[in-house]
Amino acid sequence: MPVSVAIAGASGYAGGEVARLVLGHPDLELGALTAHSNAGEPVAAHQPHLAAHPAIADRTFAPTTAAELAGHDVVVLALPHGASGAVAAELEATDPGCIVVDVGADHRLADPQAWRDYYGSEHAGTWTYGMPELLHAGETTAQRQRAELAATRRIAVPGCNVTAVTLGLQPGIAAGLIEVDDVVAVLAVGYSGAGKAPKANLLASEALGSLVPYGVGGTHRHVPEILQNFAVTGAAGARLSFTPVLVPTSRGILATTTARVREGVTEADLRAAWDVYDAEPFVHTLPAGRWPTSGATTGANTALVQLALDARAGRVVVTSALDNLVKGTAGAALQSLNLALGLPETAGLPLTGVSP
Ligand SMILES: NC(=O)C1=CN([C@@H]2O[C@H](COP(=O)(O)OP(=O)(O)OC[C@H]3O[C@@H](n4cnc5c(N)ncnc54)[C@H](OP(=O)(O)O)[C@@H]3O)[C@@H](O)[C@H]2O)C=CC1
Ligand SMILES: CC(=O)N[C@@H](CCC(=O)OP(=O)(O)O)C(=O)O
Repeated sequence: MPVSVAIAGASGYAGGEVARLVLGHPDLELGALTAHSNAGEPVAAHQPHLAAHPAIADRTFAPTTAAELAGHDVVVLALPHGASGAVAAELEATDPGCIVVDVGADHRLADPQAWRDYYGSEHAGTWTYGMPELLHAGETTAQRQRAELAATRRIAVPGCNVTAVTLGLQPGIAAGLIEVDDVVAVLAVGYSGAGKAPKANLLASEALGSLVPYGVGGTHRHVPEILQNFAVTGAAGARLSFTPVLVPTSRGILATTTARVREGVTEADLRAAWDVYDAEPFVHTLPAGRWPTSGATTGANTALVQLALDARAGRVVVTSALDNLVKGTAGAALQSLNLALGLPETAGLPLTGVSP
């Protein structure tokens, strides 16, 4: 029997990408597709890239209510920040047995004060973090997070920028090769990360020819989430300067993260640490001399990583690239869901992308 998956927020970018991956997954089938202002509208009108699929062709969006979402094996919440908590609580009351995967931020942070500081509302709770590759302190391969995901029914999928920076730097933290009191991350990010809803800094006429910084000065809400991940890997009390820059592309993130290396650390030491990803199906440290591009990940559930020792600066420079809607959201959601369902972790997930 296929596993039924309902998607709340299926009219959005993240929900649409979850739907695309569910349609290509051998063990899953699409259940309810819900929306907010577009409830009652044809799915094909809002997700035209899915319209040719027979499971989509004649469907309309249902309203996002617990009654519509209950009765499925899995519910994926792809809602704006702050909207998941109430729906999740209603589901807990009406259908406690289903697996719920939240691709929004509501259940990611463990510290309620950090949530209030950065999101300005009440904390909804903390769920199992949906990053299978997250290294826990003392680990040489990522097993603990996988074990936690295999035992859970509630998954909080990481932020896309968070995934890029965490996967980029964590091998150096795990191996004890870097200082974490001065980590600097600058990210080039595509527009789809901001969702479909219109925003003042996202007017196409102004943005298409321009590079636009935002969330500058330590204000971006991904800062506490990245620091939380660094702490899991063994670096409590890290300091991070984080600056995203919108670039005129639809999908993709290229993060450049640098940190001071400890005295005597060589490039060979660093490369050996980043070989931790040899064991990973979706995260790859590229051969020396080849640098990741966001385009090489488009449509794939991959994250590509490369590093160099800047000996004059005494810093490691790590670049990491991913597709914000795949490894940064929907792919991570299904990878974590595969673990929770006891399916092969890689089932239904694209290893190859599209190019150019
Ligand atoms: N885009 C990305 O790359 C990533 C997104 N995420 C997260 O995924 C979630 C969805 O983002 P994204 O798809 O980009 O956003 P979109 O704006 O594209 O989609 C938002 C979805 O939520 C619905 N919605 C809007 N307002 C409400 C509300 N008040 N109550 C219930 N539903 C509502 C919309 O319905 P309708 O259109 O019918 O109004 C739509 O289906 C967010 O939490 C985002 O942070 C996480 C990682 C990456
Ligand atoms: C371009 C853009 O605005 N990108 C978003 C990334 C969205 C994301 O990762 O999702 P969460 O909001 O669920 O954390 C941002 O930087 O806030």
